[in-house]
Formats: sequence, structure tokens, C-alpha cells
Amino acid sequence: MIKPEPDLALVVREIAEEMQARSDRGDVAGYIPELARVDPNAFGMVVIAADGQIAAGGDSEQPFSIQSVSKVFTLTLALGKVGDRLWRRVGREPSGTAFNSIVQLERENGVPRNPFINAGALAVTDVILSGHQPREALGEILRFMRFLADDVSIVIDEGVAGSEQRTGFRNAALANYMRSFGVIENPVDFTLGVYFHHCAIAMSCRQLAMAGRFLAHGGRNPETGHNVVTPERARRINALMLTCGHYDGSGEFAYRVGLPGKSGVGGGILAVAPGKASIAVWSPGLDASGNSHLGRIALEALTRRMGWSIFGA
Ligand SMILES: NC(=O)CC[C@H](N)C(=O)O
Repeated sequence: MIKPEPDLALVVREIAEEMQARSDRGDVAGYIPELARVDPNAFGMVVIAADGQIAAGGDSEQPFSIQSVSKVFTLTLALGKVGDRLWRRVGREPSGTAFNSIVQLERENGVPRNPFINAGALAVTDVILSGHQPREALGEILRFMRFLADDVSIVIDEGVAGSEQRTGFRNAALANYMRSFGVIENPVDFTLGVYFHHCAIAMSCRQLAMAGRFLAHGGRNPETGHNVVTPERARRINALMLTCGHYDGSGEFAYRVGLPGKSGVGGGILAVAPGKASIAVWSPGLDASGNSHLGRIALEALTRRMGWSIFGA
């Protein structure tokens, strides 16, 4: 007997209700003052299926700080700008260290392990910035997000950006250290400014799931028909998300969820079920690796109930 496809809308609503009822929520990111004030009880989830069906649950329309989820999109832009030359400045291996770790950089001559840890994302941002003023580079990133999500209302939360600019001493240390090796080429303050601002882009789960659609469908947005990247590039970005998208929790995420995913300390996760769906989830409480605690649990429930893990049922 063939098992019927589970009802996606129902599954997402059920998961949202289950998550909202849980008391284990993790801890909100305390090191960025503006994020420390976010309500830990928020939870939202949006799944956009291949046919365009949108299944939503919880606080799916509430904008949150996408933080490191932005690194998927800056990586896409930087690859579009310099292609494989990007890999001279950043590696493609999981780090096995915290997202803001400093020790590995010294051992590896200022070349960050991958584009998703902070050091790697700073190097990627620096590539986008080269040849531009910070304002122009930021405009390019924001325009790209609006284009992908098909939504001009997406903005940068200046309060969050300013908050990080005042307190991001560790990122400043990473950037200065890389500058000493020539891995960062622009004035460090410029690169940091663009980085803090793209991390401070605010989006809802629906907007984020929209923006991720090209990754689920071989580089092409099935709705607009826009080819954003080649199928090969989409596949490779997904591979990096699977192996590096959750820092030192990437193995656990692959083990439990089985999808390429990218987290941010705002509590958002973008996950990609190739050929099937683009998924965004948000719950501000984090686990010890700095990834959304309930976000991961919700995604695990989704892939189990839908049979969507890339490794099989
Ligand atoms: N993991 C994250 O989301 C970190 C991003 C944050 N803006 C930082 O640089 O610390």
C-alpha cells in the first residue's frame, strides 16, 4: 500500500503549536544588546513547496534579525562577482569551532575555514565591498534580498546594526587579524560596517523562505522563472550549508534534520529540501553552539513527518 503524502499545511501548523507549548527554549543571544531584548517565546515557521504552496505556523509574519543567515546570500553574491577566485581567501571545510573563534585563524595564516563562520563571512563581505563604497555594497546586498524575496519592504534594523557596531570587538579583532595577512583588503571599519549591517537585515519567516527558493530548485526561482545561479552553484552552496551552516553543531544538524541549513544568532534558520521546499523557522532561544534550539527541533519534526531528509526516510 502506498502511504498518502502528509498534509503539509497541517504538519506545519501542528509543529508550530507543539513548539509554542514547550518550555525548553534555549537562551537568546546576550552578547548583542538589541537581540538580548527579543521575546524568547516567539516561534514561527514557513514552508514554501515546489508548487508555490505556502504553509505557515506561529509568528510567521514577524520580522526578526536574520544575522548569519545573511551569509548564504553574501556568499552567493561574492561567487557571482569573483567566481572560484573566492576560494583563495576562504576555505570550504567545517570548522569544528565556535562561530566567532579566533585561534584557528592564526594556525591557518589568516584564511578562514569556511564562508559561514564570522571570519569567513567577513572575508566574503570584503570581496563584495571591493571597488565600492560601503553604502553601495550594502545597497547591493539589500537589493538582492528584496529581489529574491520579491518584496521591497525588507529593511535593515539600524538599532541592531548600531548595537553590534558598538560591541563587536571580537569581530573587529578577527577582521584586523585577517587584514594583517591581506585576506581583507578594504579599511577594516568599512568591511565591519557592511558586515554588521547585512547581519541586521530584518525578515519574516515568509520572506526568508521566499528568498531561499532558488537554492531548493537548482538555482532557479520556480515562481518568477529567474535563474539566480547555475544548478552547479546551487548544489555547492547547499553542500556548504550542510557541512558548515551550523558551526560546531553542523554534524548534529545533519544527523537530526538531514537538510542543508544556515542558522543565525537571531534564532532564524533557513533550510533547503532540494526539489521539494524552502523552509524558514524562527525561535530566538539558542543552544550551546549558537543555533536556534526549537528551530532545530521543529525542522527535525518536519523532515521526519514529511520524509524530506536528503538521506532518505
Ligand atoms: N552566528 C551569528 O549569527 C553571528 C552573527 C553576528 N552578527 C556576529 O557577528 O557575531
